Amino acid sequence: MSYTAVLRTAIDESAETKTRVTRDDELMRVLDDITAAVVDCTANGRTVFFCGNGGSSTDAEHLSAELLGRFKYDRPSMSSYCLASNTAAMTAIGNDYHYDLTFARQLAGLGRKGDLLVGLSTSGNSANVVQAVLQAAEMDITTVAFTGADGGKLAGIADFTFRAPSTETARVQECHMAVGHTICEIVESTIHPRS
Ligand SMILES: O=C(CO)[C@@H](O)[C@H](O)[C@H](O)[C@H](O)COP(=O)(O)O
Ligand SMILES: [Zn+2]
Repeated sequence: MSYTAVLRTAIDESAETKTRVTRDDELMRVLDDITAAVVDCTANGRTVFFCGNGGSSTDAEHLSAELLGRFKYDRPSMSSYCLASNTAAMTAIGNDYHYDLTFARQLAGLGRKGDLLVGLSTSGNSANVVQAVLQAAEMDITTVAFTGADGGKLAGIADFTFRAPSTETARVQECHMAVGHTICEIVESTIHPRS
């Protein structure tokens, strides 16, 4: 038995989803605006927060780590935090309050005006990501949503929404990472040009 056909289809779909982004002027304009907002936040020494559930939680963690550590080369650390990374806080807030508040309550404690929040949700409807975006808006924190093609609830409330052009969760996540990595690359080279 060969798995080649399924492998080829999935990998082709992943590549096509990313190619659809670069061919869509509106999507590229939104990405440009999002990149400028992240550069601006970081240039001002503010914090870029990330959050998401499931695979998007580790995508959030991955992108945050690129800023805190290094992307391509050695340079000063840039302030970033993944709200899905603190297991004790996640479980305590989920247990004592409500799972919907797991990210919002952490942001209420950690966030400051001028920070930026990136919420990753393929459906755009994860309640704890939605609550985090609403909390951010109350604190003058810029909000960015990475969603799937539908946009979901997040598209109606975030300052900027990047809708990956697919409705398949896995393809959307893969597209988010391609875009997220590129934004990290631009932030690194803009704020701390390679010497
Ligand atoms: O990684 C995957 C699927 O690729 C799953 O773990 C997925 O992230 C979970 O089902 C999430 O709960 C989906 O949430 P969301 O993307 O709709 O916000
Ligand atoms: Zn997954």
